[in-house]
Amino acid sequence: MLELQNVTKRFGADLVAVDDVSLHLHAGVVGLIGHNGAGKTTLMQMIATLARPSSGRILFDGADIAVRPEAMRRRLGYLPQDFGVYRNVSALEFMQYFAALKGVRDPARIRRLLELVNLHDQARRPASGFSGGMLRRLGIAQALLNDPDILVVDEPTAGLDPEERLRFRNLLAELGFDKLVIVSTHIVSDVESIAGRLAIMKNGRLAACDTPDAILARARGRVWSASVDADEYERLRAATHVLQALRQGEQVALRIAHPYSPCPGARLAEPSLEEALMAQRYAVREAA
Ligand SMILES: Nc1ncnc2c1ncn2[C@@H]1O[C@H](COP(=O)(O)OP(=O)(O)OP(=O)(O)O)[C@@H](O)[C@H]1O
Repeated sequence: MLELQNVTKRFGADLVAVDDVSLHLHAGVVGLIGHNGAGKTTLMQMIATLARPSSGRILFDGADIAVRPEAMRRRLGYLPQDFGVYRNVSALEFMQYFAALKGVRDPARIRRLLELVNLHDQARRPASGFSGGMLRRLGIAQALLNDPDILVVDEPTAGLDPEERLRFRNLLAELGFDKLVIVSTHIVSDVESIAGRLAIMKNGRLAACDTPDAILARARGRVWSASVDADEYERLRAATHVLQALRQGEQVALRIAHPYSPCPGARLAEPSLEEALMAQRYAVREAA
């Protein structure tokens, strides 16, 4: 469906924001994970035809989106990170405005989308009273007006409370049944339960692209738990990769990424996805 071939984006002579990324994506939720500045937004903007690769190609159903961007735009929904709503208009008016811009004439579609994002009861309220989560859901409804095949959502859960996060996550999971939904985040738990694949970006490069299960499988045997005293903790901090340290009285309960048992009494632990990604990062660094 969507294929990235050696996509690179440079800003000026020195900055490579996206560095030779190749990916092949189909329907389902893809989590694009990376720290601030990793290149997620730049990559999404290129997929959304808002920026052009400096080199490489992005193909949608085999056609280069740079050659006919309007064909891609017709099949795309995009919710940018800094999505804003005119606060004095209602959700309904906002949707009607964008429906007119996008040439969507069916008023029932607006109603259905407001129901899908659970804003139908609030449709006539001014958006000035909306919470961050409600605004984000309105953003998704807007992005779905043209019934896109690809939905690109940049950092959708930033600033949301846990309940809104969960609601938003479920909505994206539902949409991923028949669309390609690309969601960027730096919070692994936001996508770990819904993403069929995780694309990990680091310094503009694609560090890995795999299923959560495969990422977990690679980390098994490398994540340890141990309870140690303060001196041993200091030693381990210098000699291993400590993933987590919890003080418990005189002892420190540790989770450690290490290729073999890091200290006497250490036990192999089942990694969380976050730990697996960190363990993978360390393993790559050690191998380099
Ligand atoms: N228009 C631009 N001009 C110059 N540099 C840019 C531009 N857009 C992004 N960058 C740089 O490219 C790199 C990648 O930025 P990008 O916003 O894509 O990262 P990100 O992973 O989305 O980060 P965040 O989570 O903070 O949004 C950063 O070093 C950023 O400063």
